[in-house]
Amino acid sequence: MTTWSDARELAHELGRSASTRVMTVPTGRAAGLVLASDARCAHPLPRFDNSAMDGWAVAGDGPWRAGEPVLAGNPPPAAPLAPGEARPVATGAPVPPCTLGIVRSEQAIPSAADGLIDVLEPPLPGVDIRREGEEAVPGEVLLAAGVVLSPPALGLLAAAGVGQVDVSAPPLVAFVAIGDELTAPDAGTGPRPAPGAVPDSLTPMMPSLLTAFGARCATTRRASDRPDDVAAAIRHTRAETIITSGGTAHGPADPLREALRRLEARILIDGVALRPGGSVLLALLPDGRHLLGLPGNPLAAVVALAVLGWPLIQGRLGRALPALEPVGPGAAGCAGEGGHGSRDRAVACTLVDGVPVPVRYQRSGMLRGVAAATHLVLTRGDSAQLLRLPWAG
Ligand SMILES: Nc1nc2c(c(=O)[nH]1)N[C@H]1C(S)=C(S)[C@@H](COP(=O)(O)OP(=O)(O)OC[C@H]3O[C@@H](n4cnc5c(N)ncnc54)[C@H](O)[C@@H]3O)O[C@H]1N2
Ligand code: MOO
Repeated sequence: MTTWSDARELAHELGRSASTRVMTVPTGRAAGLVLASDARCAHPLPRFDNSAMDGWAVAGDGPWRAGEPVLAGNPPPAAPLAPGEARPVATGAPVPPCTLGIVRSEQAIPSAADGLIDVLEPPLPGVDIRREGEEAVPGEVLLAAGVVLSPPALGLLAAAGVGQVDVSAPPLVAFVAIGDELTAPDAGTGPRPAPGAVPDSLTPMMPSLLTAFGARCATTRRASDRPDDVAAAIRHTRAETIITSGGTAHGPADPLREALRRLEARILIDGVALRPGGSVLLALLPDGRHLLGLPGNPLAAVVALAVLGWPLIQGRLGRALPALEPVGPGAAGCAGEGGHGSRDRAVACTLVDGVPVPVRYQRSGMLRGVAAATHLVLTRGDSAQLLRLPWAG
């Protein structure tokens, strides 16, 4: 059976093999999106020499006589500052050519009588002047392709005159929850669910969970346990990636394999040596779309999403595999009942003083534990690695 680390890489490779859709968007609308090409500085940053302080721009040695003020927003003065001249400047105002430095407003007292300013401390050359291009020059790469655009990154691009950016369009995902027993998740507000019915707890988490991966949930629907119903639900969606849940086991009522056979899908991964989350399928449809079949047990589904779904989406976005961190010896409790020779485990944890501590309530069918968790510890034989859950902040 495929190991979780091989499965992770295979899912990532599959995502990478698909072409990325690139779209151009206004910089202010690009937060959280992945840059598709390097973003280069369009204008010098700053655009012109300007004052970092309120005060006087001075030239030569004192005494200095106060001249016309320069305010932020004024065009850069063309005339050089003459020795002995002191022009009042506001923070951000362009400084005239030949400015020696800035005398801060608290370092001098203007004299109304003779127009001179009484400087307590003369400036050092260049002090408090923000030089044109000192942060970046035109053409310089400010952000490399593949980065996720953070709020400060949007501000940086705006400052550098980059009004629009090329980003990878978030991959569209259609979700199909399979199971005769499932009822709408909001059934609690409607008629009483039939005895034996199970609220569909995966559909409500899917849009925000996929957003945390960098994808977008295009549609959600439920399908019965009939293979033709499952095949029709898969066939009818237009999304480039399809995620299903349930029906992955080899039981008599488990329809996913039969549906995939009817769709002539190629199964690339059929089960992963991991518990929970191992009852998972990764398949390629004849039209090139990808299908990830999650186990029905909700914790198992979340684990399979973190271990395979996230890399699949990251690959599609041209991004690296989600990082794994080594786990120190303090995480011994996460080895679970695994032990040598048995299946590797995924353990939902929180970090206490940097050490992963397993949460309670993490049987395969439960969500209570993972709802409070921030990380998964993934064991491989006697070693373990830490995966941060992307929605956990
Ligand atoms: N004889 C064996 N039985 C099972 C094995 C096994 O090895 N031998 N493995 C178990 C494990 S582990 C898992 S995981 C599941 C995987 O089975 P399926 O993917 O076919 O899942 P279902 O049978 O459809 O459902 C399992 C469980 O999850 C509930 N479920 C399903 N979908 C949802 C949903 N959207 N929201 C909430 N709950 C859901 C479903 O009602 C079942 O209770 O197989 C085990 N069995
Ligand atoms: O193998 Mo199931 O996918 O734990 O929990």
